[in-house]
Order: sequence, then C-alpha cells, then structure tokens
Amino acid sequence: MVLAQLGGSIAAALARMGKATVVDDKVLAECLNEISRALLQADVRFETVRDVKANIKATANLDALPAGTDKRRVIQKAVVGELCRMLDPGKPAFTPTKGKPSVVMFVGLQGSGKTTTCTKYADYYRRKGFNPALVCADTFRAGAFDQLKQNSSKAKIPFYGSYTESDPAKIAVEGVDTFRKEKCDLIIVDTSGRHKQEAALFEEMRQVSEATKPNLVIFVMDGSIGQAAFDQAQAFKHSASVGAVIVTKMDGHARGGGALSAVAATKSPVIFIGTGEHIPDFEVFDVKPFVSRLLGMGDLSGLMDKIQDVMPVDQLPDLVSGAFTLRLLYQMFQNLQNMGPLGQLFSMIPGFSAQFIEKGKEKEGQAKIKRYMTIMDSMTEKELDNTNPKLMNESRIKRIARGSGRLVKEVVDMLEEHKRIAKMWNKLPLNNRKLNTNSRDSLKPLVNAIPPNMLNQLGGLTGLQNMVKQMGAQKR
Ligand SMILES: Nc1nc2c(ncn2[C@@H]2O[C@H](COP(=O)(O)OP(=O)(O)OP(=O)(O)O)[C@@H](O)[C@H]2O)c(=O)[nH]1
Repeated sequence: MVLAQLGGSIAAALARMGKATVVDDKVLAECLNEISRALLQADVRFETVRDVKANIKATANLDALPAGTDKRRVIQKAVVGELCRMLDPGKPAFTPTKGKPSVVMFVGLQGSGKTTTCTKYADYYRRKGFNPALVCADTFRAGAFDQLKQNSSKAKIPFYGSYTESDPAKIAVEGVDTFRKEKCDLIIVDTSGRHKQEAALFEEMRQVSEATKPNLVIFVMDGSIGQAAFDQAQAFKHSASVGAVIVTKMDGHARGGGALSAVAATKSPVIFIGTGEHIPDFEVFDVKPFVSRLLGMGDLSGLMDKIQDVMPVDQLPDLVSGAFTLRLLYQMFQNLQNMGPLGQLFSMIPGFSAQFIEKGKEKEGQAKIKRYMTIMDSMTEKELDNTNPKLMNESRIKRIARGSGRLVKEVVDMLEEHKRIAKMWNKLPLNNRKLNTNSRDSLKPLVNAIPPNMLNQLGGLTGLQNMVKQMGAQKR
C-alpha cells in the first residue's frame, strides 16, 4: 500500500533534517515542504496539508526553545503528534458493550466494500464473545440480499432480510426488532449504495437512520478513492451523522490520503481497515502504532499480537488431536493471512515446512493461499469438516469450481495438496504438532521480518527464542 511510501517520505524528510549541522527556521521550512509534498502526493487535500504544516511549525516553535534544547527531537515529536492528530479527531467512536443491545448502521457508496465489511465487523465482535446479527436493508442492488446472506451463513451469524419488501427502513426496523427479541447485543444494518452520491441515497440513509436510531453509523470508504473522499464522507455525515470510518482495500494501491481526508470530513476516527476480500482480512486501527509503523519506528505491540495469532494451532486441542480437515487448513491460512509478511512463519508450523511456500517464491505462495481460501469459501460445512475420502466426487468438485470461479483442475490440485499435508500431519506425534521453536534456523523467517531495532529490544535471537518458547508454553 502506498501509505508506506508516505511514511517513507516523511521519515526521509526527518532523517535529512537530522543530518543538518544547525537546525534553524530554514532547515525546518525545507523539512515541512518535503512533508507537504509527500502528503499531497498521497492524495491528502491541500487545505489539510496547509493546516498540518502550520500546526507543526506552531508546535515546534523553534524561536521560543531554550538554548541547548534538541531541536531535532522537538520537530520529530511535533510531526508524529500532528500525524496522530490528523488521524485521531479526539473523540473516540462508540463501542458496543457485551450483553447490551446496540444497533450499528453501515453506509457507503456501492462497491466500497460495505457488505463484506459488515460481516467482518460482526465476525470480529463474535470472536470477542458478542452475539451479533446482520440485517440487509439494501433493496437497491439485486444481489445484495444473497451476498449478505451467504456471508452471514459462512460466518455463522444470524441474518434478516426480505426478497419482496422494497422499503429499506421497514426491513431495517423489522430486522432490528426481531434480533432485539432474540437478545442479540450487536445488530448490524447493511444499507444500499449507489455508484455516485445521489440525493435519493442520502434521503434513504436519513430514513433508515431515523427509523432504527443506531448507536453508531459507520462510513465505509474504498481506500483508493483519494481526494474524492472528503466530499463523499461529508455528504454521508450530513445525512446519517457518521460516528466512525472503516477504510477498505488497504491491501491494494490505496494511497491512504483518502482516509486522512475522511477523518477530517467526518471528525470521526478510523476504527478498522480492510486488508483483503476474506473475513479475517480486517485490522483494528490504532493511531499511535499505525503512525509508528508508518514512519518505520516499529510497533512492538502489533508484532506481539501477530505472533500470538499464529498460536491457535496449539490453542485448539480438539483440532490438534482430531483429523486434519479442510477446515483446519482454512483456519491455518486465516491465521497466516492475518500476519502479513510474518506469514513466513509458515515454515515454523510442522507438516508444512518449506514445501508449501518455496524459498524466493513467497508472493506465489501467498497467491496460492488466497486461491485455496476462495475455493474453500465455496464449500459447504460438511465438505470443510469431511474426513471421508470418497465425499469429494466429480459433481461436488464441479460445483465448488463454479462457485469459486476457479478451474476444476485448481480445485483438484488443492484437494491433492490438502491430502499431502494431512498425511504428513497425521504421522506427527501429538506433542510434535506445535510451533518448532527449538532450532535457531526455524526462527530465521521471523528474524528477517523484524526490524533490527525491535530485535535488539527483544534481546536479540536468544531473547526472541525464549519469548516464543514462553508463549508456546503458556498455550499448552
Ligand atoms: N482487496 C479487497 N477487496 C475488498 C475489501 N473489502 C471488500 N472488497 C471487495 O470489494 C468488492 C465490493 O464489496 P461489497 O462488499 O460487495 O461492496 P458494497 O459496498 O457492499 O456494495 P453495494 O452492496 O453494492 O453497495 C467485493 O469484490 C469485495 O470482495 C478489502 O478490504 N480488500
């Protein structure tokens, strides 16, 4: 994602300033011009960039600093503070409380990723112990009902919608009432979109919002829309009092500036980002670690979360002792996808070794995982949990290929690969089905993925090895 480039440019501007013999107003002005250029290139609006520049200058206030102050650090702090301020409007978004019914309404243009994001959001809270439900109030797009229904059944989340009712506000109210009675504590209302901002869409949003009285309205925007984000976000804010933003498709070529503009337009924080088409491709958005990562300062807490995430292989004793089903393979893929480049940790999971992702072919390996997950997304629950080798007959394979838009040969290849891994897995004694942390070689992919300064903080290779061992021990 191009946000990384923005971070890189700002970090470079700061580094150049750091090399100047004397830091004076001229050096600061050069640094600020460089930062402004980087922000404009990332699609941040001119007005916002102008304010950022003025704010950094005012916060650093070089003339008022006592002699002997480290001006570089003061400027660095002002830049980091201003970037955080841009992304944090200072007013936290409403967060649902377990056991207390909340209604959350999703708004956004057609194709922004709204429907997909509703399910990701529901799944996120379900994993936190909530009892979420989905309501489809999109009567505009013909396929919306089926899409949300399919997503919700995949994620095992209750769903309400209607093929026949054409009034979105009526469906929304019926759905909310139904799930309130069923004691759901997070009722998510998906609304319709249009290709462009139209009066009819905003009127519909106003009506649905008035009828359901949501605790939170989330504006979903495609991260790649750039400058148009400001006006779009503002228009939704006026019709349905947006309280939070989710930026999708941050895995693609999103420049990120749009996200900054949406925050400015709605005065609401970004709460999550979407990083892919699958349900687990969803990350909590936390401003400080995000800015740290953006500027290459590392994010230790994020890294810890990611390492913890790979542990479910050990955490799920019933799966570990049971058969190696397609569902287990899918769950492993989910964990690895969540870890981004740390997916290289794959080689630490026994049974997979280097065969699945060949050295130097990590990109192809990731694409293969995505392809396999898409194929498995078209399987039934029975197929995912299947242990009978005869179940996958020709007609099932053809149906899965059709449903996932992949070739029959690709489905067959995936099933063969699953068989191969399952065979290896089944040969492993139970206590060997954990992360391999004993050999230093097995930690190499992790070491390569960690910035050197972070590795130092962890106590080098030995510290890392101890930490991973301790984590593994806690889980067993
Ligand atoms: N790469 C990527 N694709 C995404 C992401 N979120 C959604 N998509 C894809 O974007 C496309 C549109 O998503 P939908 O969820 O159908 O969009 P929508 O906004 O609900 O559209 P309407 O219901 O027509 O208003 C789908 O192909 C999704 O798979 C994401 O974070 N990354």
